[in-house]
Amino acid sequence: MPELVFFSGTMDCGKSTLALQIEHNRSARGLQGVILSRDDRAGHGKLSSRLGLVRDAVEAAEGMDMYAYVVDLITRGGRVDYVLVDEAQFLAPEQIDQLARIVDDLELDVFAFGIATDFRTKLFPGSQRLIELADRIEVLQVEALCWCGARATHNARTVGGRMIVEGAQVVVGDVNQAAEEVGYEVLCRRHHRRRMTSAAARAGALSPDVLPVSPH
Ligand SMILES: Nc1ncnc2c1ncn2[C@@H]1O[C@H](COP(=O)(O)OP(=O)(O)O)[C@@H](O)[C@H]1O
Ligand SMILES: Cc1cn([C@H]2C[C@H](O)[C@@H](COP(=O)(O)O)O2)c(=O)[nH]c1=O
Repeated sequence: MPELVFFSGTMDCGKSTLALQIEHNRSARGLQGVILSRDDRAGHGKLSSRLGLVRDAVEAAEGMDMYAYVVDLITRGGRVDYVLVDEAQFLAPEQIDQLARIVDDLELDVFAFGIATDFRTKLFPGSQRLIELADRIEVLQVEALCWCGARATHNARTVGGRMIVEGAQVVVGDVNQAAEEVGYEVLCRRHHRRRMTSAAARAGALSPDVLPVSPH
C-alpha cells in the first residue's frame, strides 16, 4: 500500500542524509524517483547533506502543482516509482495535499523530510499539513543533542550565538554559523524556553549573575 511518510526531526539530525540514502538504495535496484527540494542551503535545485553528499533535485517552487508535475512526467512517457521531497516544511499546505493525491490517485510512495517547528516553536504550515495527512510520521533515530547533553527537540535562531525570537518564519541558514551571522542551534525544550544557547551558557558560567533563569 503506498504511503505518505513524514520523516521529521530538528535541524541537523540527518534528514537529508536519510533522504539521499533512500534514493541511493532505490536507484540501486532500478527504481526511478522524482527528487524534489525547496530552498536547500546548497542552492536551488539541490538536495544536500552535511555529510558532504549533494545531488541535483527539482526545485519545488512556490505555486508548483506537485500532482500535475508528476502526472505530466508520466504522460510524457517518464517513469516514476516514488516521490521524495526534502525541506518539506517550506511547502504550502495545498502542495502537501497534492502529495497526498499522488499517493492516493497515482499509487506512489511519497517520502517527505522536514523540520516540524520554527525558531519560535510554531509549526510550519507545510509541516502542520503533513502531520494532518501523513500515513506515518517517522522521528529520526539519530538524536541531535542540546549543549547540555539532553536530546535536542527545538530549533533556535541565533545572532552571534544569542537566541532571537523575532523575525520572518523562513530564513535559510545553518547551525554553527560564525559570530554576528544569523544561524541556528538545536536545544532541548528547557534551554529553548530559557533562551539559553551554548554561548549564553558559557557566558553564564563565566559570570553566574549575568543570566538569571526565569521560572516561566
Ligand atoms: N563530520 C561528520 N562526521 C560524521 N557525521 C557527521 C559529520 N558532520 C555531520 N554529520 C552527521 O550529519 C548529521 C546532519 O545531517 P543532515 O542530513 O545534513 O541533517 P538535516 O537534513 O536533518 O539537517 C548530523 O547530525 C551528524 O550526525
Ligand atoms: C528553525 C528554522 C529553520 N529554518 C531553515 C533553516 C534551514 O535552511 C532549514 C532547515 O534545514 P535542515 O536541513 O533541517 O537543517 O530551515 C527557517 O527558515 N526558519 C526556522 O525557524
